Amino acid sequence: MTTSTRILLGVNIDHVATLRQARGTRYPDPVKAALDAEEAGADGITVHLREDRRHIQERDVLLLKDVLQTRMNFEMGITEEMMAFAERIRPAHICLVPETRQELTTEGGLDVAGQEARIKAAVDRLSKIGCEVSLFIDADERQIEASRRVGAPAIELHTGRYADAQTPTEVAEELKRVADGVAFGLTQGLIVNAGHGLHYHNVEAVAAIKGINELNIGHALVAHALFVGFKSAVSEMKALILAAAAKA
Ligand SMILES: CC(=O)[C@@H](O)[C@H](O)COP(=O)(O)O
Ligand SMILES: NCC(=O)COP(=O)(O)O
Repeated sequence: MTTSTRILLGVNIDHVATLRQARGTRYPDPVKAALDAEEAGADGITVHLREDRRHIQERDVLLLKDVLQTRMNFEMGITEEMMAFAERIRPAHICLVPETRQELTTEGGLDVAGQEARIKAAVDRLSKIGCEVSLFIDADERQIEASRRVGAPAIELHTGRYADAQTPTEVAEELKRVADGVAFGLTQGLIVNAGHGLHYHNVEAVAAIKGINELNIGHALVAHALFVGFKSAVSEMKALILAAAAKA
């Protein structure tokens, strides 16, 4: 089991594209946001090419593939269309996520335990082209064990329930669930990432969990960037995360 004291920040730029798609303009360009994020200390750039194309477009992914200095974490649902696109662009990292057309955002983790054969086939296919595959799952031992069984080297624990928790008791319970998931994931030999719904007021407790490799954060960063600019939003978030991890 390895535990690292270094924690990485993956910047999700989906919602820069949301603003662009709202009016069908050419701006704001998520590619510019990605380059600014890298300059401000992002360790990687995350994009989710949704089946309904509500934010990120193929054009964004293709341009990012050419210009990123760090690495792309490409989030996708398991469909033949996405598998073929991933094989074409070969991102460094791929995170397989559940997707439903009507959802406001990704509402739960992938049910790996319930569809092992299908997910194993996707992991095998994407690993063959050199991508490091992670599975976006709830912090649940059954799903974590299944993720190991299907051969994924990494998981990303869904922190949405922690982010949505209302009372201090609920927050503590959900945080413990994530921390237990991280510890269990490490015992399974997995790289453990986390993300969803993290913001400037709830990120420190998660960053303080020992053994997390990377936090993926998007919506809150884009929102804060409206007021302070993208580079400042990223560097503030990175400083918070590194300070919390160093204190833990
Ligand atoms: C998988 C995940 O948690 C995020 O990438 C999320 O998909 C962000 O985009 P949406 O807000 O479209 O869900
Ligand atoms: N995988 C989670 C992610 O990339 C960012 O989610 P959010 O911060 O936009 O909720």
